[in-house]
Amino acid sequence: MTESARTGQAHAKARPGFLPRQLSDPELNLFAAAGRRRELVPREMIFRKGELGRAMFVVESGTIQLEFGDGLPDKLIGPREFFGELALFIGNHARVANAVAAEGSVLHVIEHAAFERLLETEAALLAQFMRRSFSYLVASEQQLIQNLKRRNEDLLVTLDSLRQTQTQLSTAERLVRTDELTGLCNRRGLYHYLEELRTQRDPTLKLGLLLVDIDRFKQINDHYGHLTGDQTLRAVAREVQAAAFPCDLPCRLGGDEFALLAQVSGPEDLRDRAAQVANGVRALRFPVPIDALHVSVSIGGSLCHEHADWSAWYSDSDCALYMVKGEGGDNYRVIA
Ligand SMILES: Nc1nc2c(ncn2[C@@H]2O[C@H](COP(=O)(O)OP(=O)(O)OP(=O)(O)O)[C@@H](O)[C@H]2O)c(=O)[nH]1
Repeated sequence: MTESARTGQAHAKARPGFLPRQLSDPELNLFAAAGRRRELVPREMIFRKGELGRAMFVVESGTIQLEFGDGLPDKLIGPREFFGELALFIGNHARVANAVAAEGSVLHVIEHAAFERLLETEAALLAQFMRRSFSYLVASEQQLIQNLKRRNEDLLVTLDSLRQTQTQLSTAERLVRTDELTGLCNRRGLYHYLEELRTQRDPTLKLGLLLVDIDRFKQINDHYGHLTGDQTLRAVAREVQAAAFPCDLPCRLGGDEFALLAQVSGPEDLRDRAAQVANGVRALRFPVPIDALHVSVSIGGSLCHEHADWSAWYSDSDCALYMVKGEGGDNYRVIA
């Protein structure tokens, strides 16, 4: 084995963090003689990603940083190593990275024309150089593919945990807007729904609000206990729910007060919903020992005027409810 081949092999060994791209002494001497010497100050740009180039660069001293971007790791090129060779082999090649001097460095710039001339005089040495370069290129492409694969996997994991967080968030959001006892929407959910309605409401339909209050609920609690009270609340909730259309919102505002926010064609439509709830509750039957329990509700309702806010609207329905209560309850009244 010749001295130069031995040196070439020694240099071809990889240093940690560097690709094994060191030139042999004959190659280095050849390129130094054929190239143009260029001195760089730290952070000086050699070329930018996407730029068309026709020159290869050999590092005499210092370090050059190749920045691939897109989340790919940078590559450091040190003394006796080369970069940008594709532009030399195929001419007018778009650079795949930014090349920047990581420190004060000296390069030999080998232009395409100079390389063509060398091919005529030093064919054997250049053939060996090109063969090695191609295998480095293939290896570095494979490394790139590996990196992209890893990145893709990382992205999938991130995406998965984002999806999980999103599901947890929407579950938490749903729980915050739900009344635990009855499963209906709570007051917070109602306000959220009202916000949504501002943009999604069917303009041909009117909005009606029914306030449903259990009559003498305190007595039910006092006579039969809180568990029966809870059972009553759940049963009434089911009746309010049963009177709701898919686009309506049945909810429990708190205590023994429920509401049904309904999209209706007019006051008659809203009265029908109120009658359905009142009749449904009246027909409720409870198991022994509370089979004697007769539950009824008072219902007040009103239609929402075009620009009225929630408090004015609520107050109209509450007024109607108060009238029903004053008349002994177990009835409904809708203010048109
Ligand atoms: N069991 C049970 N009782 C509740 C719950 N929340 C509120 N209450 C009770 O509901 C009762 C409501 O009483 P009031 O507001 O006086 O209403 P009422 O007895 O129905 O009186 P009128 O509406 O005038 O007929 C109170 O005794 C509260 O303690 C609950 O989640 N479960």
